[in-house]
Amino acid sequence: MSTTKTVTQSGDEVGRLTLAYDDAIHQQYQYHQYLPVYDEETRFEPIQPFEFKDRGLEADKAKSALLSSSNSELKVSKLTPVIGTEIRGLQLSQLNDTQKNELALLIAERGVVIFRDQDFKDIGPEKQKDFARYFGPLHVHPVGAHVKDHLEFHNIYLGPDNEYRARQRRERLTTTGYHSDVSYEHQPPGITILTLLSVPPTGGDTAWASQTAAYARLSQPIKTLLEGLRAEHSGFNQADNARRDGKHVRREPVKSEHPIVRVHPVTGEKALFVNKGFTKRIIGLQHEESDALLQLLFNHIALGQDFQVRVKWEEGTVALWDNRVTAHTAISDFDHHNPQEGLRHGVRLTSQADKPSGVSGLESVW
Ligand SMILES: O=C(O)CCC(=O)C(=O)O
Ligand SMILES: [Fe+2]
Repeated sequence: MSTTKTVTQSGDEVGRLTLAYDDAIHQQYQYHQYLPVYDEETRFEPIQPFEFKDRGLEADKAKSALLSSSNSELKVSKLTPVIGTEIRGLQLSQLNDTQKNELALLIAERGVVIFRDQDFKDIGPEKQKDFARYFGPLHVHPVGAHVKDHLEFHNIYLGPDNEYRARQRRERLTTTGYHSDVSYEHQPPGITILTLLSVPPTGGDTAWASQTAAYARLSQPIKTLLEGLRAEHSGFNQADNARRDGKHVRREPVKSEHPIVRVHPVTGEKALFVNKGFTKRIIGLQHEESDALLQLLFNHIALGQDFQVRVKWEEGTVALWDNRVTAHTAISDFDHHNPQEGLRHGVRLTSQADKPSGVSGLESVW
């Protein structure tokens, strides 16, 4: 452990930072500057409401700029019929605004888009943030580790010293857990970008489930019931767990009541907007009713392999997903205590999006 002082982009001084890794292991690491840092003092004000216009609304439906046939290198393939598209032969770092608008639409339609062989991790943190910010204001995680001088990066780190995952391994049958990132926020994330900087030789895949397909599979009576209901999403457990682990909570947790069936502002498609990570109860139901319905939905989302995609990371892979219409889980299946099995390390940039809208004008409240 070592500590340092740093200053944010806005010039504010950030408190004492703890580098959450063992220097001896990482001294030679190429992406040393991205290693997880915990800010131990800074406090953030609540997130204020903001106007949001989805970039996908400006896109040409044919996506002829992004998927131009004149690019002979381009290879686009559907990873499954329902969710996930893989793209090779196109650099995210070189997309113009027209292409980015079309990409926003593609991500909304396909749930997750996997770009291979990217130079994205080497263009530097500022350019990566500029790219992500195009889609919406960047979220700063209230409790997670970030990157020194770049609070907007949420650090994903699975090395020998990850005590959180080690505890999960000890206490649970599986570490998989489908969730939609920070869905408790009043304007939760839309397009979200995960770049792995270090990939273990085998294992450490990520899986996504289509919440659009999960909704579509339900029977009409259940759809009709859910369309009229909101559910509470809470950040309080996450904050309590962070405090328990001795971490600093930078922004006080919030709760929101979001429509259970969310309508995507670009595609108009309906998606289930509940997840095991953060959804606590259905408003207006008795406890047992709420528990039973949520359990039904969480099991449905986790078990539906026919609307999920599991992605193997490669050197240079960047995953972009829409947190409004998908749920995802890390798959921590390698022994991260054994340095021979490799280090899994990545950074996530998370753009915030619309206040969720439901069916027939049902809106989020908080
Ligand atoms: O590490 C992963 O595969 C996914 C982690 C995660 O949940 C996220 O980046 O939001
Ligand atoms: Fe996540």
